[in-house]
Amino acid sequence: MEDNHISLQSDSCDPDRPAHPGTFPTCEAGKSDHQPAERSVDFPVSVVLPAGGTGERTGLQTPKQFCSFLGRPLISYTIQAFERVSWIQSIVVVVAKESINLMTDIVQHFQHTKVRVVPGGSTRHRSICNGVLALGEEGEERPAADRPKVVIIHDAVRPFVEEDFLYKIAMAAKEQGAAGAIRPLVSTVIATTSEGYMDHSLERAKYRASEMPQGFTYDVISQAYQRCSESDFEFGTECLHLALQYCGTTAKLIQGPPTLWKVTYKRDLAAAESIIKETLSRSACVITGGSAQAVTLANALQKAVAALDMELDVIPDLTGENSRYLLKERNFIQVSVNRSCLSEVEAILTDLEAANQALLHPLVVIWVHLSGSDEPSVGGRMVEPAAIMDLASAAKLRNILLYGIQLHPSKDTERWERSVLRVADITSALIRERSHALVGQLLQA
Ligand SMILES: Nc1ccn([C@@H]2O[C@H](COP(=O)(O)OP(=O)(O)OP(=O)(O)O)[C@@H](O)[C@H]2O)c(=O)n1
Ligand SMILES: O=P(O)(O)OC[C@@H](O)[C@@H](O)[C@@H](O)CO
Repeated sequence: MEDNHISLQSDSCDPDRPAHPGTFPTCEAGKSDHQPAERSVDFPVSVVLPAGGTGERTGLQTPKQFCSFLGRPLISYTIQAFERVSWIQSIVVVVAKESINLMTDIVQHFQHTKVRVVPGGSTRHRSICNGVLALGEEGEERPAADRPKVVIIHDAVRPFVEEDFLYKIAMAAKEQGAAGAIRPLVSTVIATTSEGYMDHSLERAKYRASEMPQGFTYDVISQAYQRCSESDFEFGTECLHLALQYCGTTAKLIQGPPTLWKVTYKRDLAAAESIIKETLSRSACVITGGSAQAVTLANALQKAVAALDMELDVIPDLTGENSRYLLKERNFIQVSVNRSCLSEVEAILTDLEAANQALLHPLVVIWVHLSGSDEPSVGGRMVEPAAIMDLASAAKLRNILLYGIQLHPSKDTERWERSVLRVADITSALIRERSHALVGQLLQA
C-alpha cells in the first residue's frame, strides 16, 4: 500500500514513511472473480458513496479512500463492487472539493462507468446529503420512471460488499422505506459519567453495530435531510436515525457478513491488503501448449499447489472456449519444454493486453521452462536472461508481472518431485506477493 499522494502509477512505498503494511481487497472485495448471482430488480436503484473524509485515524497523509493497493485506490475497488451490479443504475461519489480532480482521474483511469463525482461537506452527513441532492438533480433530467426509487448509501471505505447483500438491503428499503446492515457487537457498550467513570453497561445482546450498506426510498432519505437539524448535520453518524426521527420510518435491520467492516485504522489496511492478495492468488491457469511433458508437469503442479490452497486449471492454449480465461483469470503459467522460446509468452502477453484485464489488477504471468538438452532459444538464438527481463519490463508497463522459473527434468523420481514442489512454492509466492522486485528474473527450481 502506498502512503503517498495518489499516483495512478503504482510506485513503491517509501520505507521511511509510516506506510501501511498492506494493499487492498479486490473490489469484488474478497471475491475478485466472484460472479454475483444475477438478480432482477424492477425499480431504479442508485448509490451514494460518501468519500469526503480525511481519514485522520489512519495517521496517514493520504485520505484512506485514496490510498492505493496493488496500484489502485481503495475507492476504485468499492466503485467496482457496485458498478458490476447490473440493477444499479448510477453511483454518486462524494469527495472533498480538493479531491474532485483526483477522483475524476481515477474514474477515467480505471474506466469506471455509472459514476458521477460531486463535492462533499465538512461532515459525513453533509456529504451524504450532497450525494442525495445530486441524485435528485439527476432525477429531474430523467423521466419519472428512471428516478431512483431506492438509494443505497455506503461508506466508500467499505470495499467488501457483495451483490447478494445489496439486493437484500435494496428490497427491504423498497418495502420498509429504510434498511440497514448490522453486525453483532464485539465489545460491550458502557455509559460513562462526565468524570470518566463507569456509569452503567448496556446489555450487549440487545444491541447491534450499525454498519453499511443502508438503503432508503429516495423520498424518505431526501425528506430526512430536508428536515434534520444543524446539530444532526454536525454531529450525527446515523442515517437510519434521521429516517426514524424525521420521517417516522423504522428501518428494517439485516445482519450482514463480517466483510462489511469499515477501513478506519492503519491495521484495517493491512487486513484488507491480505484479503486482496489472498483473493487474487486463489487460482491460476496453466497453459501447456499440448506437449505431453508439459501436461505431466502441469498435473504434478496442480496436485502440489492444492496443498497451498490454490487451484490450477490446465489448458493447452487460450483459444476457442479457453479464451474466457483471458477475461476472468488473474494468473497464468506458461509451461515451455526443451527448445522453449519466449514467443509463447509473448503470445500470452499480447492476448492479455488485448483483453485489457490488467487495468484493474496486476496480472501475473509465470514462464516455467522445463529445459531439456537444448538451451532455450528465441528464434534459434540462445535465450539471454536479458531477453526475459526486456520482455518483463515492457509487460510491467501494462501492469502484467512476468516471472521465469527454470527446472531441469530428472529421471530420479525423488529429485523430480522436489523440483515440482519448489516450482509450486515459488509459483504460489510469486502469485500471492506480486513482487515487482522479482519481475523478469529466471528463478531456478
Ligand atoms: N466529511 C466527510 C467525512 C467522512 N466522509 C466519508 O464517510 C465514510 C465513513 O467515515 P469515516 O470512516 O469516519 O471516514 P473519515 O472521516 O475520513 O475518517 P476519520 O474520522 O478517521 O477522519 C468515509 O468513506 C468518509 O470518506 C465523507 O464523505 N465526508
Ligand atoms: O462514525 P464514522 O464516521 O467513523 O463512520 C460512520 C459509521 O458510523 C457509519 O458508517 C455506521 O455507523 C452506519 O451509520
